[in-house]
Amino acid sequence: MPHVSNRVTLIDHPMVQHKLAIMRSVHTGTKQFRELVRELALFEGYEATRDFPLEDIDVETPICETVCKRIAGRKVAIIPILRAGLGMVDGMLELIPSARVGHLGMYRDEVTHEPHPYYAKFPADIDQRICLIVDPMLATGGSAVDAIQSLRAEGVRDIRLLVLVAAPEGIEAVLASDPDVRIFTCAIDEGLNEAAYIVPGLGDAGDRIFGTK
Ligand SMILES: O=P(O)(O)OC[C@H]1O[C@H](OP(=O)(O)OP(=O)(O)O)[C@H](O)[C@@H]1O
Ligand SMILES: O=c1cc[nH]c(=O)[nH]1
Ligand SMILES: [Mg+2]
Repeated sequence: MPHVSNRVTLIDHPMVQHKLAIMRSVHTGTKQFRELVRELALFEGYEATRDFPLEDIDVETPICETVCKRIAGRKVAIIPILRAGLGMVDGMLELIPSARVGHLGMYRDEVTHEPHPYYAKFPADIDQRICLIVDPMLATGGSAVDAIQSLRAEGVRDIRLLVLVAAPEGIEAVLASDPDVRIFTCAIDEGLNEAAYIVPGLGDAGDRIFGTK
């Protein structure tokens, strides 16, 4: 798995690239787009949890007693940035069924491209949890930076940002805003257009997931 840097991981598995190509197509409809967001979130979650520590556990198989491994007590919170991040939650919960879910409502001003937070609700013990922020798109980075700052203000130490498509501008902004956050992405695109949409991107992820345009 290519590490673009020690804080940026590009998940370029063939299955991921194949599914992402279908998502990018303007001819892909809402139902299939939503299914692909869920599937890619699961794959991405798999890579973003690769370093979780293990501990020994005794297991009795039908044949004998043996020692196996289990995740060593990591508590996780999945933090979708509304709306589009909601599309990644089910895939993440398939992977980590015991995870808690915190919500961050935010929309981008169409003219200034600044994020406008409108809702936040976190698990009570959020500061004890590894927080996996999920949002399909990292464009200017404004929304992700705001989300990371909200979690730092709650005392969260381990924050990982999981996006499907990232612009180089957004990656730079996130890395510059926080010394520790790690980014996982399935693609690093060329850049942003004048409306701050990712090029080539996949359009407005929220509208495509929920069929609102
Ligand atoms: O990196 P940025 O420049 O901040 O842009 C990315 C943000 O924009 C989109 O949300 P949008 O504002 O369209 O809201 P929505 O999910 O409700 O559609 C996207 O899902 C990210 O949250
Ligand atoms: O390309 C983009 C940029 C921001 N938000 C999206 O949904 N897509
Ligand atoms: Mg949107």
